[in-house]
Amino acid sequence: GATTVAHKIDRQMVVLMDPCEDSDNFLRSNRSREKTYMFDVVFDYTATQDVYVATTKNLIDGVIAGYNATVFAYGPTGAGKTYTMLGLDSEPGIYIRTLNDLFRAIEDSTEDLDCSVYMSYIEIYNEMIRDMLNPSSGYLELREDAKGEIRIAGITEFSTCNAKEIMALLTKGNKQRTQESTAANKTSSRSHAILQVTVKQKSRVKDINEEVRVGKLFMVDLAGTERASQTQNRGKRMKEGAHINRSLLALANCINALSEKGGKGAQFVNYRDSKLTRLLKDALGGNSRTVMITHISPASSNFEESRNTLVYADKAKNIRTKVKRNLMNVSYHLAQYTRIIADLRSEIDRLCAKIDQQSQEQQKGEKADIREIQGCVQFVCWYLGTVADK
Ligand SMILES: Nc1ncnc2c1ncn2[C@@H]1O[C@H](COP(=O)(O)OP(=O)(O)OP(=O)(O)O)[C@@H](O)[C@H]1O
Repeated sequence: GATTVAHKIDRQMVVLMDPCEDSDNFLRSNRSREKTYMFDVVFDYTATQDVYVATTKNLIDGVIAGYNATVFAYGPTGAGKTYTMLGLDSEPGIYIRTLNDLFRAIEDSTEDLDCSVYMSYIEIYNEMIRDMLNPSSGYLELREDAKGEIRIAGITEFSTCNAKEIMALLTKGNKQRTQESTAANKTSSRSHAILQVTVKQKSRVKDINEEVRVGKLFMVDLAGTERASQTQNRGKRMKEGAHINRSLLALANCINALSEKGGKGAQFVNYRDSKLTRLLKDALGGNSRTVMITHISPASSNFEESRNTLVYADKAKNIRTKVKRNLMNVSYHLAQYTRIIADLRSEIDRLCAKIDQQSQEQQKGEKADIREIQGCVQFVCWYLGTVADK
């Protein structure tokens, strides 16, 4: 008996109607029953491939140029997140469409670059990280490296430039994902899934100023927000729901704090409250072009969830990230080699002077064993040769 309460008005506008008709409730009586939300682009149930084209396709060139990008699907359970990200065999989702276009763009590139693509796929289930490309590796830990970047210790990274191979990995990995049937969704994802694709490129021509570009693309299918009353979850499902809601609350808190950053109510952004927010730190407020694809159900029975979701999506619009190109210059290492060569040259000069001095002393009749010094000189020459080869 549910009615439709969410309507797409135009390409950027959605209106949500409050289905409550309780005119005796004076708290509600003076309030408008409809609320309008504006987004970059709005879709309704007729949407297909255009979701990918409008949200993700434009990020691909940036990733190849060395920028980070993130796409994440957010919304209540059963609203269609996995359908958008993974899709069906007959109707592939964003993961597969993105990877297809990414490989095509690399192939079509006219730049003379050596390119490698690495892929990893994990799920966060009950606050534990599992490698979906190598499930037997157990639970993985998060570590912070010297630069403050978060890494997953022991994660499997497959290197491939073949779209078909990556699709096969993805399909295999996805079979490992924790999915259960709940009252709200027959195939409910009980975990957050994160697919990371790293594109690394360097010039084929060896040069003293060799440049390495690294672009990272995260594609995230979040578990759905859920109300225990609606999902009727008990026992294990309820515990999962509590973990899901906890990490999504941490995400929502980060979105809240970030959307106010720099404004009057600027707050501290606490990424440390969940593994999800620690991993998405850059995607949320750092060096990344980020797209949030928010899902709602248009049904009146889901009104509360839809309203909460739209409020968060609306806040997320205020978040500003600072994007910078990830370029590493190998000339730094070459400069180090140049310094080492200079040091070794002066060492040779010093030893040669010593040999001269010793041979003069020998000529004076004093015996000295210069074989050791010659050995040192030989070693230094050999070492210089190896360094020059590098
Ligand atoms: N636009 C759509 N067209 C056709 N079927 C859809 C669409 N969106 C979702 N579905 C179907 O609705 C069901 C629920 O969708 P899905 O599993 O993607 O939801 P979800 O948001 O990922 O849920 P959860 O958070 O519980 O994992 C699935 O059977 C899916 O195939």
